[in-house]
Amino acid sequence: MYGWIGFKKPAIVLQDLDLIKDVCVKHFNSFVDRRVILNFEPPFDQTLLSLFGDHWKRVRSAVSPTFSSGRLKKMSRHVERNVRSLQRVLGQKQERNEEIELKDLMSRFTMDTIASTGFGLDIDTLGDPENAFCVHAKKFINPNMIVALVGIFCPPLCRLLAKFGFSFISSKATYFFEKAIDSALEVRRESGDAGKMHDFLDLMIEAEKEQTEGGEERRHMVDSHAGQALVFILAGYDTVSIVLSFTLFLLAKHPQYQKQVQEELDQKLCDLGPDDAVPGYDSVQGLNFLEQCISEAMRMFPPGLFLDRVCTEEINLAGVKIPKGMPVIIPVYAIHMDPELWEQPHEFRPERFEPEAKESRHQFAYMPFGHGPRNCIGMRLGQLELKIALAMMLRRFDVVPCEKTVYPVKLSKMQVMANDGLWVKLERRAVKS
Ligand code: HEM
Repeated sequence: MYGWIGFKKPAIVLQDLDLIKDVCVKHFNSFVDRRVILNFEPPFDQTLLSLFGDHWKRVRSAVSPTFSSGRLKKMSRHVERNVRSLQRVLGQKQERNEEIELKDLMSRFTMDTIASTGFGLDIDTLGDPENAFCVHAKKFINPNMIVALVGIFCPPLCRLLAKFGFSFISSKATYFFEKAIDSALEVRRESGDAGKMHDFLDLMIEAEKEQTEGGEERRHMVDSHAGQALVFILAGYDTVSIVLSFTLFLLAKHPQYQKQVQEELDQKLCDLGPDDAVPGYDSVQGLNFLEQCISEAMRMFPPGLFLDRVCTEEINLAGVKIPKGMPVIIPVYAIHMDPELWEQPHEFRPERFEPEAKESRHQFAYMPFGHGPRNCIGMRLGQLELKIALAMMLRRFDVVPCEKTVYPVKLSKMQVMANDGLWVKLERRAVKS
């Protein structure tokens, strides 16, 4: 445990895995909130990522049914439809023998999946990267960093800039999504399709009904449905596309593991028929070795480089008094790369996630989705997208390095992004007899 000054405020950094467990689980009630670096404007202050205390608890329990097994199973149809489009695009690239930058392509696929699972919209970012949904969504993900820095170091000036139309997150983009959600809800209600599409919009409409029938918890979600839908973009876009692209890239550089994944797919998905059949929710359960490869990619390249919590009531941790309001930082990337926890941490070794190896390790040595009641609510949706997309691609294609491939990956200093891109080529796998 040590002190650190970040963004002009003191914080405590935890390295001890038992103490991290105390903060995330045992003493969760003293560490419910996340740190606020910037004051967000509505509806961004209403997303699960940034809510506080009891308000967060109510919204979390209202939104949780979106990610239940039953709903995910139905939602997987949207994922499968988008995976089919991805398959078409990959087929064309393979036929033209094109080099592919994985992060760009996987981000486009992920955007299409978000639009359908979160907003009930069919957009085609794979074919048309300049569609309005994608262009506006990128404004959230790549916000105005100058205004952000002003907000961190001089919040009053940031409020003044907002009055003149300069905000951290583009107000045009915010307006676009508020309107998009309102009109999608209206179309859904009028078409009589409510309850049949199995996406987040359906859940909002259900919540509205419960509101009129007096459902207290869901009411909080309706009050902020724009905020909750935006979470699909803010939390589900870069995360999934980072893991998808790094997993494929690592498999391209480690053909022995790629072959092992493909053998598993050939064996466990043989009932699916031809290799252009897209696997669904049930088919991707039990793809153990593929899961090991995804886990190892997330260990080496976790989209969330650190977690944070704020002490919400004074507490004593390992003899140190933590005052109310003190932020606590958990350095995920440093823990995932600690040679005392992971032998040769820079090597891709999926066998680290065999059941016995997992059993013998501290549970908190690995935390790509965080831990405890405030962990990632979209974990199972994210894993479903990853498994369906990877199973489709690796069943049909071999992913191989190309001239532009740079390995080991040189990461950007600010985020999980390969400075030289993640370049590969595809080869059509030999047709199985
Ligand atoms: C591979 C994919 C993903 C990764 C690696 C990931 C990772 C994370 C991490 C590290 C956190 C912070 C957890 C903590 O503080 O303990 C988080 C929170 C969150 N994630 Fe994910 N995420 C992924 C996909 C998604 C998806 C697809 C969605 C939703 C559509 C989503 C929605 C959220 C939300 C709403 C939170 C905040 C939860 C809360 O504060 O209650 N995530 N995610």
